Amino acid sequence: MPNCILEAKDIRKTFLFKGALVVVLDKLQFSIQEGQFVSIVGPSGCGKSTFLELLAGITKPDNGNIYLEGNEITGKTGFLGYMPQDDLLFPWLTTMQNILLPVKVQGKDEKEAKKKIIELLPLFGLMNYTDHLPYQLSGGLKQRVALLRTYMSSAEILLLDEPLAKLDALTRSQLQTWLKDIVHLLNLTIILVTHDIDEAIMLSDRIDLMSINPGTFMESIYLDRNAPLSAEEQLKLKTKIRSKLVNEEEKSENGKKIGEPEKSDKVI
Ligand SMILES: Nc1ncnc2c1ncn2[C@@H]1O[C@H](COP(=O)(O)OP(=O)(O)OP(=O)(O)O)[C@@H](O)[C@H]1O
Repeated sequence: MPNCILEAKDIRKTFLFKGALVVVLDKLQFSIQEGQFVSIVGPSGCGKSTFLELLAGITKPDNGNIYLEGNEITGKTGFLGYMPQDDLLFPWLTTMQNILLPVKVQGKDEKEAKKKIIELLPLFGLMNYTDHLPYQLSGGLKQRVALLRTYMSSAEILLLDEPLAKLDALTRSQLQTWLKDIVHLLNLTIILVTHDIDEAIMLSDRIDLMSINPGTFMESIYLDRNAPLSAEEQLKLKTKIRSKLVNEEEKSENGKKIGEPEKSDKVI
């Protein structure tokens, strides 16, 4: 694929549950081009977070490989910027200290990094908050700090696991607009996991729909970020996506519950 920066090939991931193997992801293929914004939506429990953890190298697949610019990074951390669902800031560190954390951990030049952070603070709306502790920040500001910290891991690709899920509707909508702008300004490559179909439609170049039992990508929907859909088109697309997700959820409810081992699975 032209300019394909990250690829996951034939991924299979199982977990042990009550002594049996549960296949969470199987035969999963994924790729993203530089500068693309891809959202992943799928039923709860289909393996979206598991997939991001695999890309981040926090866990290893049972089968399959992950390549960054053609180099294998399967099971290796530190190559992609990862912001997990509960990306807690350290409560005893200020905004600046929290943002500098990945730089310190990676043993990189702190002075250089601080210069870069100071340049970026206005873009993240954090100029007046560098000495604040997390409890002194609003939810939206905390997410901006966490995002800038993820960006400072100096990864070209950011993996964001529901970064706006816990915010109130107004803050969420403001941050969606802001995220759209900084992604464009910094030319970021983003993989976003979200349950919010409108958010996915607003931000993405591509929406990947995930199936359940096992989790794999069943359809990609391509959008043009620079040509927003009309309200009518957006509603139509949202309805289409929702109905596909409902079908998947029903499949999972009619079949085995998520987390239950397959009858045919070998008990270890
Ligand atoms: N460490 C683990 N051990 C056993 N099972 C696990 C483990 N991590 C995840 N699972 C199971 O894998 C499945 C997928 O979980 P995952 O969190 O990736 O789903 P998800 O699509 O991100 O869900 P949600 O949208 O609700 O956040 C679930 O059934 C979960 O219980």
